Order: sequence, then structure tokens, then C-alpha cells
Amino acid sequence: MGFKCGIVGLPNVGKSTLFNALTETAAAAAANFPFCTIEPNVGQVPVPDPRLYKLAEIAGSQKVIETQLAFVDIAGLVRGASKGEGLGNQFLGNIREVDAIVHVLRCFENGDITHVDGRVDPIADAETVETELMLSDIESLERRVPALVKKGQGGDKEAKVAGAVLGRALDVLKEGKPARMVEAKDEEEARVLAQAQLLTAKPVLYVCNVGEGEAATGNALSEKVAAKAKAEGAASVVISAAIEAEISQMDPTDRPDFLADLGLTETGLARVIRAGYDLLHLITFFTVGPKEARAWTVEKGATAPNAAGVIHTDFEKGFIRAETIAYDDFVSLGGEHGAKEAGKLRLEGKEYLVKDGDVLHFRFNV
Ligand SMILES: Nc1ncnc2c1ncn2[C@@H]1O[C@H](COP(=O)(O)OP(=O)(O)OP(=O)(O)O)[C@@H](O)[C@H]1O
Ligand SMILES: [Mg+2]
Repeated sequence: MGFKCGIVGLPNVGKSTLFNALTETAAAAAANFPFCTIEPNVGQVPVPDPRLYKLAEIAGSQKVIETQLAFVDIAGLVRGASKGEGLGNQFLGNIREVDAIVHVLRCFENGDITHVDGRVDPIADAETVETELMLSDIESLERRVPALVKKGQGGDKEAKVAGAVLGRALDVLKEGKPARMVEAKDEEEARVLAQAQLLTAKPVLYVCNVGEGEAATGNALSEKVAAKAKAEGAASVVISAAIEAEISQMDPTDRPDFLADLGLTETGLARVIRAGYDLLHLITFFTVGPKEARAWTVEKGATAPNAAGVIHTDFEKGFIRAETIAYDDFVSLGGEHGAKEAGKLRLEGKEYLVKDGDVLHFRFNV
């Protein structure tokens, strides 16, 4: 499957620090100088899900395997990037390849850490980054739209649709708004928009990187970002990347006390990961047995055979049916046996749309 969230932002705002905390490694060099990162770092991150641990406990599973989400640590971007400034176009290509954007904004005051524009202002920073992404989209559409329109006039129906919807996207961008504001009129337009790989059409999560003492409460700057996100229909999360990096290096048994001292019940990372998961419209289903309990990822709207295919292509090809138990039934009835006795094990066919939390067992024939 491989859904990817790209970590984007100005240089030296804490992107690599966040990435290292997420991946519990020091794979990405994080240091106090701009453009520390050049080549993108990719890491698979397990998605923490309390439901999975509960299912494993009930079934007495020996092994627990979380589903994963990929994060990519991308080079910092500066004003003029779309025209080749800083590391320029190269990293814009890295952003093009991701499915969602995790936009890190510096909300911590610390005179020792260089800010490329010499002042801490997350709203202005967000606009700088977004402007570069919009300029890059405008440039790419200005190249593509006229050719599509011409082909459309020549009788090519597909080109006509693409020219129309991408032309509207260009107008929206020229008004200073991101391409995600463009509404597709039908499924065909939606497909064209999705395939156009516009940077500003990707869903965004703002991550407010606050000071070490502010992780639980946020601060005045993170509140401004939250208001901006709300106005745009985007999501935002408050974390302190510095603290998260520290926690990720601690022994797991020491973490709960440390978090409690900071006034936190869970790590900021768990919230970032889950928000990323929601952003991508992903849902989880489970397979549960005495050997292992495992979480798997599908897109909302996936059918039972699609879900089977995530486990193995043979499961999809030879799909017969999916024995299905809702998560709540599995838990309240004490597992598969109890659910079956109570008539809560359903036999679902090829058309079934998988629901978040379903416990599935596939019957197949190859
Ligand atoms: N919440 C925070 N509070 C204080 N310092 C922080 C915080 N988050 C990160 N830093 C520090 O900021 C500096 C820059 O961090 P990092 O290298 O992660 O930035 P980056 O965004 O990856 O930069 P680049 O774009 O240059 O790769 C590091 O010295 C890091 O320790
Ligand atoms: Mg970096």
C-alpha cells in the first residue's frame, strides 16, 4: 500500500527532530543550522492503536503487529524555492510523491536556534511555504492547461474535461488559494485532480512545535495556528519535537511517568500519527488469532476483497467471504467464540464495505 506523509516546513524548525522521534532513531541528522537535511529520509512508523492491544489480550495472541504509516523527512524550503532558491525544485519533487503533508511550524522561542527569517512567526512561515507550493503548482499548470484546452477543442473528450478542471484550479491558485479549494463537479474531474499531483491539493496537518515546557498547554503562537487550521478545514496538533525526541530514546517503561510529569497522557507522536492516518482517510481492520493479532490499513470505501488483497493477492483472487465481527461485539462478547454464539459473526460477501475496527477472517479458494 505505502501511504506516505511528507514532513514539510522552513529550514531549522524541527522537522528532522520530529522524524527521529517518530521513527525512534537518529536516522536523520538534526542540528541547529538551516538546510541540515538534503536527501529525504523515509521511515515506517507503527500506528499505535489501543484496540489492537485489547483484541490481543482477549485472544491471548502471542504476537502483536501494528499497521504502519510512512513518514518522509524532507529538506527545508525557503522563499523563492519554486524559482530554484535554497535547495529549490529538487525537494518540491519529493513533496509531489507524498500523499499528505505534515507541515511543521516553529512555535518555540529560543534565541540559540536560528530562524531563517530572523523572527518567530508561524503564521508568516506557513504563508511562505504555502506560497512556494502554490507558485510551483501555477507554473506546472501554466505549462499543461493550454495544451489540454487545445486538444479538447480538437475533439479529445478527456483533454476537454482535464483542461476545464485544471483551468479552474489555475484560477483558484492565481487568487492566492490552494488547489484543495477546487471542487470537482463529478468523479471524472475528481480523478483528473487527484492524478494532477498538485502540491496544494494534498491534505495538510499543521504541527505546532512548541517549547519543552509547553507541550501540554500549547502557547499563544500555537493558538494562532489552530485558528488558521480551523478556518481552512485543516487539522493541527501541538507537540514539542525536542521532548518527543527525548521520550523516544527512553526505556518504554519509564515513559508513562515522564509524560505524567509533563501533564500528558500520551505522546504527541501518537496524536501526529493518528491525525496523519485520518488525513489520508484510512481505516483499520484486524486479524486476530492465538498466534498474532494484527492491524491492517485500507482506504475508506474498500470492499472485503480489497482488504483481503492487502494481506495477500491470493486472498483477493480467491475470495469467497469474510467472517466479520465488529470490534465492540468482539470485546463485549469476550472474543470470537462468544460473538459467534450471540449471532454476531456475519458472513460478508464481495460487495461488503469494510468498517473501521472490523475483525475479519477471510475464506478463500485458490
Ligand atoms: N521544540 C523545540 N524546542 C527547542 N529546540 C528545538 C525544538 N524542536 C527542534 N529544536 C532544535 O532546532 C534545531 C533544528 O532542528 P532540525 O534539525 O530538526 O530542523 P529541520 O527542520 O530538520 O531543519 P533542516 O530544514 O535544516 O533540515 C535543532 O537544534 C533542534 O534540537
Ligand atoms: Mg532536517
